Amino acid sequence: MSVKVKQAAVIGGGSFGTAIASILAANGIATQQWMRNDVVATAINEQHENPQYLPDVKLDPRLHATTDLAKAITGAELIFVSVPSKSFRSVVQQLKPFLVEGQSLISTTKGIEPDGFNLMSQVLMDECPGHSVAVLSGPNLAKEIGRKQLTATVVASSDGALRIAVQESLGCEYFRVYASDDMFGVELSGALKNIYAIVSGFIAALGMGENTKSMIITRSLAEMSRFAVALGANPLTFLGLAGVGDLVVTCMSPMSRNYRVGYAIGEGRTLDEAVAELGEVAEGVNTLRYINAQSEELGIYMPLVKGAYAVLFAHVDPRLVAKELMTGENTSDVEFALAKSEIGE
Ligand SMILES: NC(=O)C1=CN([C@@H]2O[C@H](COP(=O)(O)OP(=O)(O)OC[C@H]3O[C@@H](n4cnc5c(N)ncnc54)[C@H](OP(=O)(O)O)[C@@H]3O)[C@@H](O)[C@H]2O)C=CC1
Ligand SMILES: O=C(CO)COP(=O)(O)O
Repeated sequence: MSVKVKQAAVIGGGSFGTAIASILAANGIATQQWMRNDVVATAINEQHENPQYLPDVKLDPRLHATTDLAKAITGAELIFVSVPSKSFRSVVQQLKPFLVEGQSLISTTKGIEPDGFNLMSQVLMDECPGHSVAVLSGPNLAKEIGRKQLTATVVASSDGALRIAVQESLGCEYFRVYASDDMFGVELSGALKNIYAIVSGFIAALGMGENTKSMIITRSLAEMSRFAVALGANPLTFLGLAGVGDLVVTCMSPMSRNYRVGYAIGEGRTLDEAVAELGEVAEGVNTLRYINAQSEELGIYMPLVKGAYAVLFAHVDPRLVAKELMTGENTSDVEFALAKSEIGE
């Protein structure tokens, strides 16, 4: 693969896909963004805006949107896949008939596939053997990238040439791309931090203080690193942008959709109401289900995950969970409430 990329595709018409597609186009790379919604595609092509997912952001006029998947992919050296994790495999299955040798795939999706506990890079490698794979993750609120706020991210891959190609294609005066070879750690931290953003949201809605928020973020970092290291990730990854960086931004900002879901639950909405009100993807909800199950199966101590699971899926009062987080015991009222709930085990 040549390092100077001339053509790229972004698969997905959501906020993050749109933000990076616009950067690629602004960097002079012929970029096709694929989406299934032709109204949004027309708005991108004619008004240079994505009114549904990234309103009030002027996109680069050279960005071209299409609903034709073959057209989007043909000739693209880099293909960024930016759809929610629950649709990821089916979208990759739709695109793979059009792939040719030498095209590389980069996931920007921060989630987990439940069957087999696969990360998105694993789905790409399964479905598209022979193609180089990378992931992009970091503290990257799409709306801020759209407004050209100074932002850094991480591209992780075992393919050094692909890392450089992504760095050169996306890097610009407001977007800096660092490189890592710990693809598993970078990707897993992007998925895990969404859970803790939900917790931070409900802590904030309950009016808890800044000390409490800091305690939650610090304990979240310890907990997510403990889990990831047990599965083989490099602990140092968690001290970087994709780890603590992304954890801090999503736990502190109401711009995070996961935080907003947690906040709505803290205000008394049900999970279904909170998700419906959001109208966009909050990956942390499903990730929480899978991580709770995995931590129990592997015997990894994750009290925040357990508490969040009790709040979201067993309707346990978040105040009760918060109280228990101060005792370090796992026996207790939350366990009891989980056991009593329909889904408690
Ligand atoms: N937004 C952000 O700040 C960031 C997001 N991410 C990650 O990027 C991933 C994508 O998120 P984001 O762009 O924000 O998501 P959004 O919720 O903004 O948009 C999701 C997009 O995926 C499309 N989509 C969903 N299912 C399918 C399908 N089966 N076939 C085709 N298209 C589909 C939707 O299309 P339709 O409208 O037609 O349903 C929509 O265009 C997530 O994993 C997220 O965690 C990463 C960094 C930052
Ligand atoms: O991953 C993100 C920022 O880095 C976006 O977080 P949300 O999906 O919670 O909006």
